Amino acid sequence: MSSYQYRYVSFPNGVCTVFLNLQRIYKKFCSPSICLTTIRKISVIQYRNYSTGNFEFSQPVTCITGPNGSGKTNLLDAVYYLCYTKSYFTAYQQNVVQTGLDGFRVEGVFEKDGKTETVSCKWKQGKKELICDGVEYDRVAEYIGKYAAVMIAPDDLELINNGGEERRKWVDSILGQTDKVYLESLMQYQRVLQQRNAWLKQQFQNPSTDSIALDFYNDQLAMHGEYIHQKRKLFLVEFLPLLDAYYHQLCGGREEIKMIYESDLLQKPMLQWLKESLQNDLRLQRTTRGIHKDDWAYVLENALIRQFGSQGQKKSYLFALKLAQYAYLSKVLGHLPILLLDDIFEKLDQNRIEALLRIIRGEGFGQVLLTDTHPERVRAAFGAEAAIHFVQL
Ligand SMILES: Nc1ncnc2c1ncn2[C@@H]1O[C@H](COP(=O)(O)OP(=O)(O)OP(=O)(O)O)[C@@H](O)[C@H]1O
Repeated sequence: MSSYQYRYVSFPNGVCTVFLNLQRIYKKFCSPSICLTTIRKISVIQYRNYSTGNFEFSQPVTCITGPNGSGKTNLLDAVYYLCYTKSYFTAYQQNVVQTGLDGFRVEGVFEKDGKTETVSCKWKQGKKELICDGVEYDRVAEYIGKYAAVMIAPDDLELINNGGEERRKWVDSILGQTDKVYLESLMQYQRVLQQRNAWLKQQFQNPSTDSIALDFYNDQLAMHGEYIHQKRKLFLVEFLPLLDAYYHQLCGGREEIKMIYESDLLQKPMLQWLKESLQNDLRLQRTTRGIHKDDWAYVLENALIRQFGSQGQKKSYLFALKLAQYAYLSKVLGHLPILLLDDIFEKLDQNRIEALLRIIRGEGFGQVLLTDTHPERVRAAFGAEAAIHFVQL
């Protein structure tokens, strides 16, 4: 695989310059017309540990507190669910249904651009029903992008430590909500990829000389693959300055950050790969080349952070990725997403918490929902005068 990289050298005058730089980037990326998205209320029925529950969020910052296992994370997940009609933590809808039951319902009231909308989502025995202000959405893809949320949760370090699939899913989740053609292309690509793989398996058992189906699969994969590839390249151009600025604002260091896009398609076109790798694909009974193998290397000071980064550097990198995701979505969607922070006070040291709070309470950030077992810790971190709404479970 070859790599495609954008490089940003850290700023010579330290944190102060970084902050000014962030403001410059913010002004460049975020037009004054960006509006706020807030969730005002949510009610859940048979959602994870909740039989029923009704919650209101009255301030820009809401802290959900309660003992371990009381449902703090589940409540954040329900907010995320309403934005994307899926859980942040599991791909299986059945897992969020309260144990022993066969369905759940989540309903929320959002406010965006001075307008209030009620969204309800019901899932029962494999069937989902999504209604937004009285209009039923048959296709979730049409709803995605309406309300955005960015979650930062303890297990997110998987985005750095795990394999490429994790990073592909993450980039796809960003581009899928900002570009409907991307989402459509991705779904088509995945569908045709499965068909081509099934064809390869069949050929292995029962070879034939008919190549009509293969030509069709190759053309489709090439068409969608090239589009996805171009979009992933462009994404990095806009994303990397944000990542760089947030990383340095969070940890105050001067390290050089790189995020390197690794893709087969940087070497040759998708169609050429598919033709040239056919013998190998037949032998392995799967498509070995294409954008479904793309990855991004997170690099700090010329070393892969996954292998050589300290725990602190990984956490800073992760938070910077998420904050950059937030800023990118704000710019492209034209509204500020809801920021969901799960258990961050347990995971970050004092300096990073202070830096994070400075960022999320500054220009360019909207409603924040966070969880913590200790309300007094949150109060101390935000300061006595901060308007925080505490939801006690
Ligand atoms: N589908 C489900 N049905 C019933 N209970 C569930 C389901 N999924 C999760 N739970 C339970 O919900 C409870 C609350 O989980 P949650 O992670 O929200 O707690 P929390 O308050 O965030 O805890 P912590 O402070 O430890 O992070 C857990 O005991 C978990 O077992």
